[in-house]
Amino acid sequence: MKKFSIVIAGGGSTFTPGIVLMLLDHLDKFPIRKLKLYDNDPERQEIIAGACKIILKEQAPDVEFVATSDPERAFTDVDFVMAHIRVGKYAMRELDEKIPLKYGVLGQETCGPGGIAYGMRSIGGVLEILDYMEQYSPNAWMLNYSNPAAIVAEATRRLRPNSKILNICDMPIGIETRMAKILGLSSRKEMEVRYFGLNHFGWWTEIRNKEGKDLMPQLKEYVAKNGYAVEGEEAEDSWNDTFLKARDVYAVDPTTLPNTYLKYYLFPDYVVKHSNPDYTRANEVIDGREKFVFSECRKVIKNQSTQGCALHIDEHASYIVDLARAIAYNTKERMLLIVENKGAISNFDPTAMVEIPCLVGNNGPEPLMVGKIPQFQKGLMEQQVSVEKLVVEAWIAQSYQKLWQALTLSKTVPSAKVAKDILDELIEANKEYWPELH
Ligand SMILES: NC(=O)c1ccc[n+]([C@@H]2O[C@H](COP(=O)([O-])OP(=O)(O)OC[C@H]3O[C@@H](n4cnc5c(N)ncnc54)[C@H](O)[C@@H]3O)[C@@H](O)[C@H]2O)c1
Ligand SMILES: O=P(O)(O)OC[C@H]1O[C@H](O[C@H]2[C@H](O)[C@@H](O)[C@@H](O)O[C@@H]2CO)[C@H](O)[C@@H](O)[C@@H]1O
Ligand SMILES: [Mn+2]
Repeated sequence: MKKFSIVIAGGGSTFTPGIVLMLLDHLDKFPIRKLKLYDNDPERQEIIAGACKIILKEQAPDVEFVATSDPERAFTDVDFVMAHIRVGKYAMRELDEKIPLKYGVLGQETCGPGGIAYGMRSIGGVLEILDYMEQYSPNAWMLNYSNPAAIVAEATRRLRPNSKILNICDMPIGIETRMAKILGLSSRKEMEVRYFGLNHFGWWTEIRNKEGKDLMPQLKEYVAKNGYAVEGEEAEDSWNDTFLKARDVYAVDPTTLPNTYLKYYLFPDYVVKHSNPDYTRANEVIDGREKFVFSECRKVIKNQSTQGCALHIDEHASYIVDLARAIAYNTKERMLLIVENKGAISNFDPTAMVEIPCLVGNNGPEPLMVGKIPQFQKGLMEQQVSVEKLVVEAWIAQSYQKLWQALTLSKTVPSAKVAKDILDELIEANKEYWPELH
């Protein structure tokens, strides 16, 4: 059986140890001969890599391990690039969230002005990694979950149309896992779903079990009362609130079941009212996940052992193995991917990057037909996809005007004046990362 060589780009990510543990747990399904970590911040990566090295030594000593900041070393001889970079790291996420809040506009990692700012930083970073891959391992595939995935996907469609990149998001997977719990199923894989939208902006239209039984009525009854809040699945307060708020999002269109991210577009006033402008999600992550992961990694390095270490397998991330296997073994697994519409949603822009079910095989994704979507979703999606396209156009043309239009068009921003005020402050904050705008 062929064994694969993988590089994780963004090796210093808080998600890396969980993903490495997950990959090792799936070696029987997806054998690995070489695992590399690549990051452009060697000091940050060193701590994660130090722990991963010991994890591999204990669990899979035959797998060669490399951690590097040298692109040639990282991207030579790889079959898959798994990319989760965050250009600007949490320091910039914090500003993305806090600057709009000063103007009464919500501050969020991938939605509204914060998502636009993050997109303007991510495009260059993701293109750079894609180019390294094509230079050093031209047959490799990049599995990208770096955010904001919608903007990154549109940028690679425009600027690298022939590249072997697949953009995927774990939010539908997280929600489907909750749906399976609500239904008493042992796994989300017992459900067959129909879903359409943009990334972090979509709806389920059909959910059936493998025998074809319609599971939507039972789910809708639950979501109408509880959103996606599920006992035993409690997370941090901000996520619990998001899962519960899906109840109100659902009420706006009870013919479908919504992605949780729609709360930012349909209830922006509520989100602003419930935000603390001095302590946002970035602060929660810095004080929570980042502290936990880095202190556990330091412990592993100090003890030269994982004994007593609380890092755990990120089973939720096993969709990455499903995706790699689909490419490697032509499994034709049905997965939600962010792909060019090309008529799959028949009454929507054929050049839009949409999130829809695809069959994935060794030639990449084959999108399934969605057909005509209703006016409500179509209207919302046309506005949002225009925001995403304008951001990419602004990045390419280095255009202040287009970026101002993008912010103005976002459903989260009340006026062109507020858009301009926020934009001007974002430009100052992002000097190091954005192309210069004219
Ligand atoms: N698509 C999804 O559903 C999904 C789910 C979870 C997280 N994410 C994304 O995964 C990424 C990582 O999240 P995190 O919270 O662990 O962030 P993090 O800051 O802990 O890790 C990101 C790493 O990327 C590195 N990096 C930044 N720019 C780089 C570049 N140009 N080249 C190489 N490395 C670079 C940073 O140094 C950092 O170590 C983010 O983009 C996040 O939005 C996506
Ligand atoms: O605020 P963060 O950094 O914790 O999370 C932001 C990411 O949120 C989504 O991923 C979630 C997932 O959907 C949820 O169920 C849980 O398991 O955690 C994941 C990561 O925190 C979203 O899909 C990502 O794009 C966001 O980056
Ligand atoms: Mn996502």
